[in-house]
Amino acid sequence: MRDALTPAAQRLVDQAHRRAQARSSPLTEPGDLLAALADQPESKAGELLADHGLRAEELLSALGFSVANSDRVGPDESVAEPNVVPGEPPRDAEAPGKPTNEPPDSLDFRAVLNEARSIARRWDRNHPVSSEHLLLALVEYSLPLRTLLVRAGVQVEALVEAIRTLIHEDIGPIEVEDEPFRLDLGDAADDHELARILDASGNRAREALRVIEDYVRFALDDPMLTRRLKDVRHRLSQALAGLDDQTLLAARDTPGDVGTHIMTPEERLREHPRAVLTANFKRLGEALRTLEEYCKIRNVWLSGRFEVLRYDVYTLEKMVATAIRSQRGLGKARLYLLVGGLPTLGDLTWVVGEALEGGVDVVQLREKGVEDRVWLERAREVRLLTARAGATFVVNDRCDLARLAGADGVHLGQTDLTVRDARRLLGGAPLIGVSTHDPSQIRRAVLDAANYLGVGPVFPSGTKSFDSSEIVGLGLVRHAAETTTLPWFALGGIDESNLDDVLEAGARRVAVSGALLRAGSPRKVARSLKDRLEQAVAISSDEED
Ligand SMILES: Cc1ncc(COP(=O)(O)OP(=O)(O)O)c(N)n1
Ligand SMILES: Cc1ncsc1CCOP(=O)(O)O
Ligand SMILES: [Mg+2]
Repeated sequence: MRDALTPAAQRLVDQAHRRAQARSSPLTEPGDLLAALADQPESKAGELLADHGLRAEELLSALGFSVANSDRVGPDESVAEPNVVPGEPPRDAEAPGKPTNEPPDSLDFRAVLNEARSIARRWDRNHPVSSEHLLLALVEYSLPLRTLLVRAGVQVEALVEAIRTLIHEDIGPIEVEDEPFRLDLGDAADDHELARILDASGNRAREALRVIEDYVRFALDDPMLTRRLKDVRHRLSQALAGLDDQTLLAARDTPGDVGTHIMTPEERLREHPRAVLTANFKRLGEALRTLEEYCKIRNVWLSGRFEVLRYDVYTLEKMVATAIRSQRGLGKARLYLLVGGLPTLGDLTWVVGEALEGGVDVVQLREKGVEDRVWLERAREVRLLTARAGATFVVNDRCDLARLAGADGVHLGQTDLTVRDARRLLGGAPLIGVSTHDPSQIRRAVLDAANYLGVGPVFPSGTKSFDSSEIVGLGLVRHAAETTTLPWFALGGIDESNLDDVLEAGARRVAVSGALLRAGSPRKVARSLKDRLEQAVAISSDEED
């Protein structure tokens, strides 16, 4: 796929490659891009960084570069960037002029570009990636870089908010090509009909969206989904601004609308808030479809904006449905055990039995390097034990074995099968958990409709070794607590000695391995961890009341 970048964004990417080359790195890393951004105060993103307190020299030196500007390699290019100008041909990443012999992109660097692309395209499928998109993607993708920014004086939360606002503004009022979209009510009966249809469906879409927002905000209480819905509302208003509201109002004739008093029995009856939610997602999709279809008569471009919104709403519907289902399915689960690598089946049976007696809610079988048949035998054993205890059973990595053993779900890491492919194999019902190591992976997993998340490694682990740079610390725990209500389990090196820190950072579910497998009495340790988790839940719900 060829990347569409604004010229300024392209220059920043080129600059990042040159920086990587200058430090003789085999790969271009996200830090090279951040250095390029920090060193370009005249770019829009550079300006934002400066406005939010960046001490550029400090950041550059933390990134391994010397003084500001002195590390620029190649011609001193200005990246002064007008906001993305609609109609300006975006420069292609593979266009001639790209520096040669540059270090190839690391996986992380590529992930940042992908993230920037998906942020840019949320608004419009053809929107090019600008420097602000790159900066937002960097901050959201990489917790270590976010931390470096904080250390270099940047108020990151405010910066993110400012970029988001700017991106919204950047879209600007709907500009209709050629003639503005005005419906002449003078003589054309067709236009009058069209105005009534568009007016009614615009109102229907707005109302349905508000009903959905209220559920997500007050019943689900999910900040990330609430923000996405707010984005949709904002874009819907902008798209509707492309219709001349004076004309629509003039065409409105509510008392004369033959549909006003017609209500089907289903419309009268709503058994519970979820039924209201489902009905309104349906209503919103239908209203957007109507807007899309009827706008085609006059303005295909405007129609396309409603089409993009409709697809986004379908995705959101799935995300909201998954969040509800997951909250219900794993709602009460607090303590999660990862078990594997034990010498015998007998050891496995004993540890899992003890852990379940101590109150473990979820058991994951995590074997590495055992033969498939042995793995399956162990999985079937854990299935039996968990079924008897009424606990949830998850298989790590392997969808095939999860299915054969009749597990409740599978757990996937960032390099395992994707949620989408796992769903193809397992169908809609099984739980799918995803490991996340930074804010953008959390967001991606929610978007992919994962059922729960693993968030970590919070501390160094005795079960799996990590480089110190991979330890996410309590920062990511706080971030998860602030952004999602999808069930998530903090993990990595958690035990009785540090549980309070993890709880204080906002976790209410933890996954442990060594703390139980290495305990003399897994049952007692599990009981103590579980009691403390439940106590924390009780205290925080008292505080909310
Ligand atoms: C609950 C939970 N969270 C994270 C992981 C780690 O998964 P992954 O990154 O795929 O690493 P491996 O466990 O496969 O080594 C997990 N297993 N469970
Ligand atoms: C598999 C894995 N992934 C992140 S931390 C971890 C191991 C958790 O085990 P422990 O609780 O012993 O650190
Ligand atoms: Mg894995």
